[in-house]
Amino acid sequence: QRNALNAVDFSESFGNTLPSLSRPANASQIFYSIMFDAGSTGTRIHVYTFIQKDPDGLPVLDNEMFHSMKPGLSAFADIPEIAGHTVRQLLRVAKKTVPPVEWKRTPVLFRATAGLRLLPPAKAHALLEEVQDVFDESPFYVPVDSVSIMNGTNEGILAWVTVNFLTGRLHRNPQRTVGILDLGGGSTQITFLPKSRKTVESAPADFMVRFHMFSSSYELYTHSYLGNGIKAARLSALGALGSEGLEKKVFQSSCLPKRYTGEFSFGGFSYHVSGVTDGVSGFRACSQELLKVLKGIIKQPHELKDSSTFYAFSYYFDHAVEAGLIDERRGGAVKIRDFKKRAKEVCNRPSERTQLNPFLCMDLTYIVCLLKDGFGFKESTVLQLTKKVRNVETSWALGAAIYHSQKFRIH
Ligand SMILES: O=c1ccn([C@@H]2O[C@H](COP(=O)(O)OP(=O)(O)O)[C@@H](O)[C@H]2O)c(=O)[nH]1
Repeated sequence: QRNALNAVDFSESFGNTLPSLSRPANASQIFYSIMFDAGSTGTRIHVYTFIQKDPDGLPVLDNEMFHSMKPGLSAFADIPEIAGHTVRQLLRVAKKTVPPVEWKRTPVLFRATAGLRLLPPAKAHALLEEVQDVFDESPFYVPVDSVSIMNGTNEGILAWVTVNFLTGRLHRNPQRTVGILDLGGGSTQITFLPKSRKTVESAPADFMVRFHMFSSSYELYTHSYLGNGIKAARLSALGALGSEGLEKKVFQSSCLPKRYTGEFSFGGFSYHVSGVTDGVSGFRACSQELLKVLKGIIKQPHELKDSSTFYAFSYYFDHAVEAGLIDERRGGAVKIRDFKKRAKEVCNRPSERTQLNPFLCMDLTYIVCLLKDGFGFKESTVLQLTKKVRNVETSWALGAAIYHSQKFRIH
């Protein structure tokens, strides 16, 4: 049975009312866009400089200024003023980058992801209001619905737009586009353009979206799994999910070194954690623990068993660097088998690496289980691990700015 396709409504994310801009012809080519990414582990600002050569075509990205602050805003759920302070600090980057004469027509947007999705709605709302106040006081253009929580579908699609834009694939044959794998702290996204009819037909209805951009239409498979980001998975594995960092309780996992005791903080709570002193540890025990976390949650798209190209970033990248699989500056191609081999080494033979990061065994094993047993990739699948493409951060933020620029037309 054929799925009904969902058309993505980006007005939820970007608002509809935009000022009509009238600008002198020769000055009409450069425009700026400010995008805040409020993730569960940090808040980031991206200030993009675009050049619009062809009024109906894709803008050219000239420059990105990027800055980030930790922890994520959900850590301030009970003190929203600090969230406002964080955003105010980051806005300084925008003031330094965008020429004052452009401030009034440069849009400033804020999108929150898993961190705020996981908060009780009233607490998330209070944080958003605080950010809205800071924006309203700012000299920039604040569109309607400038501050909001983005839904997971848009998060996945916009990261796909970013990677395909940066690698020059957006204006070519859609069949040549690449898929993306994004692993955040709270959620994880998979997005790709299916090549096989079977993938489309067997996908859950809300995983298939039709999406229009720059006079092309794309039919994408996308989903964001909330609670399956790498930090949230740590909590599940430890059995600490839903608890608020109880004072005395120690949460244990066979993925941690046997004699390790320490603390783990996420989403504004701290947890006492330890290895299982008199129990089993190592890759086998750890993967069994993590498979329970994934069981029955992750859907397997039909065509992943064939070879297709996927770019993986965020925590996939960070942990591959930490594990010594890739060079931080260059990134590189890594097979899922390589992740598995290194996970086994780290888990079964504790070394200096595990002393530096006691969670490395858990994190690498989670990546292997998520990719192989979760999504159903083959061990021979090669992932392109990237942090930046052409010196620009790989994240949904650029896709969001590009999408928005379509509405923010310069006449
Ligand atoms: O422009 C960006 C945005 C995010 N990240 C990385 O993405 C991961 C963060 O995920 P986040 O906290 O946003 O997760 P979420 O809350 O969306 O699950 C971390 O590895 C960040 O370093 C990055 O490298 N550049």
